[in-house]
Amino acid sequence: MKASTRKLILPGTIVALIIATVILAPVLPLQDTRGMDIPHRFAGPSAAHWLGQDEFGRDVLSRLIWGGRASLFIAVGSAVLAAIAGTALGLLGGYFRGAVELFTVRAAEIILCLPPLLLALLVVTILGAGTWPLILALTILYTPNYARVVYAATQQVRGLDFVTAQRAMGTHPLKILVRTILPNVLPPLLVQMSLVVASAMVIESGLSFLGLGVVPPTPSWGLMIRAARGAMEVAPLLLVWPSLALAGTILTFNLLCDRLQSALDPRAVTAGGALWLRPRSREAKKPVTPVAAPAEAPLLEISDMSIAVHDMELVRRVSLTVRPGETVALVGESGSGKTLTGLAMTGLLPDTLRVTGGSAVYTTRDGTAVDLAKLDEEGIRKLRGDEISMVFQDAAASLNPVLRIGDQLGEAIQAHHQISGEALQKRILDLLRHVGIPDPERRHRAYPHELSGGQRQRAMIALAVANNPRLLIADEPTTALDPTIQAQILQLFAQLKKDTPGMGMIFVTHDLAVVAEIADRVTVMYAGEVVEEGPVAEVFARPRHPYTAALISSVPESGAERLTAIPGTVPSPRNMPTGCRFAPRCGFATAECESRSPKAEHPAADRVTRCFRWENVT
Ligand SMILES: Nc1ncnc2c1ncn2[C@@H]1O[C@H](COP(=O)(O)OP(=O)(O)OP(=O)(O)O)[C@@H](O)[C@H]1O
Repeated sequence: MKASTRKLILPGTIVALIIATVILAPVLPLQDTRGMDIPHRFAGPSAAHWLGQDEFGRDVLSRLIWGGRASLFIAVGSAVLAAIAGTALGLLGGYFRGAVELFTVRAAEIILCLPPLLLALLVVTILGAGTWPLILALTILYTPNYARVVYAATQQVRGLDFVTAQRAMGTHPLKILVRTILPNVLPPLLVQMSLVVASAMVIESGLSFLGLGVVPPTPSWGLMIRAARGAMEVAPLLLVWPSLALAGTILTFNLLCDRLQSALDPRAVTAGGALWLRPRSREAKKPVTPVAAPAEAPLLEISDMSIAVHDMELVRRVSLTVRPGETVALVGESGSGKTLTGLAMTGLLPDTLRVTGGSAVYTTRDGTAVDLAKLDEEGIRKLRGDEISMVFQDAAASLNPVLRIGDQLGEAIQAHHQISGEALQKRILDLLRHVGIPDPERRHRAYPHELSGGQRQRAMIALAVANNPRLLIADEPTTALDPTIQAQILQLFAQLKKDTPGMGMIFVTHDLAVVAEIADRVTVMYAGEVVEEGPVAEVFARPRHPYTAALISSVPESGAERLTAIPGTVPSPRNMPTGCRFAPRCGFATAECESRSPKAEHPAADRVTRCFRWENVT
């Protein structure tokens, strides 16, 4: 069972129990909710009356259950009706825009101008107190909330390529709305639902409390709170039961909808919800006791590290070593696991992903060895941005759009060093100058959108090197740039390497020309595995894995006689071949390759290949 589905069990069971109890109220052996017993008014809990008796001697437990039936019926009923109406309005307004938007979403928004309780009071006063007028009032009240959420989500989804593609294919708008857009707007809808149920229960209780909701003697939680308030000093417990029931039910509904959202949204990277409700995977890890690293220890030694999402392995038994001052290029086609390997080193893997095996031993500045795969959140946070830094591909998305570049740099430095005022300002300007941003005295006040693509990437590199990291992980830092800027950024990396002799670098790329220019060693990944490793010059001159050889001959500048494309595609993690993962695309593959997974072989002292037939590869 998926982890996100498992998390539904607890809140789902509690909500199911609550609903079953209130639905089964007529058949449960409950006492009469109206049966008075004046001599025993305000009596405490007893064997006959588990939660005691109220101001008329009526049984509190049965009134609580019947009261819940009324409250939940009103809250859930109005939430569902409002969801149907609001979703329809939001979908139509968001998809068709123009006049349709005016008569749907905008018209519904007029309701938002009125204070909610006053509006509910108005409807109830016109229609009279009772369950159905209350449901109608709450439905009118909450419809615009849904309409706005669905409208915003529809607008967002409407502009995405897959919707445009469907429109281009001539699909009927109604079909696009129901089949494509609705499932995509469902997660925010569910969150809204949980908020509305909670809010409707509070308003229902409030109106019943004011005598405008459920009509006595029918019990409701609002009425019970109102009655108990008068007798608070004599029987405080009478106030506790309905309040507890109200708070508990609202919280459980919120939790269920929150988790339902995570389970339904395949894009959800976190379990969502308030921080205290989230799984605390990393936080739950025990702090790692640092041990002294052996002399001559590499900066980073990843051994047999695997990464999985639920029970599907995405990265399998990856090993990689970075020595001080060395640049290791991580290459491979899209989806080979390069980014995940880099993210695991900074503890930035999406919450649904886990390092499931192996180790990544990093030697810190003070000579201790820590396993990054086992470090708790606090431990990794101390290293991140200080000892280990990351440069991402898309600087525009990775820089904070509402903070000036200089302020972002200041924050990055202050996260690890106590420095402020002029000293900080000087450091910021030096950094900007160092990464080649012209006129830093003026440019440090610029927002990211005011910089060119190349300058933004330079600013991002400045952020990464702000605290002189010892390990820099660059994830395709030049892919989004045009070729001239790419060359400049590569030069900047080469310069940084020269200026910081001990700094190790992992350079993720799929461009072999970049590898030749920047790296000392290269690690080739394919379908989540390392297939070849060695010094760049040697690997390029004599690849020992058919995949590396194929990659090299698919590069125009490689000097290959003929440019060849690698046939086929990378297998999906769900459908990995049983033997060698490259076998289905490999011209050297034999029956053995298809049945057995090759082990790491060492064609030379510092070379590794995962191929049975490496001797035949030229
Ligand atoms: N959050 C996630 N949930 C599930 N699978 C994921 C997640 N992130 C990545 N993957 C899968 O893990 C595999 C490796 O992804 P990764 O991003 O590391 O590849 P990559 O080599 O960096 O590719 P690219 O060059 O396109 O960035 C891919 O099959 C990808 O679909």
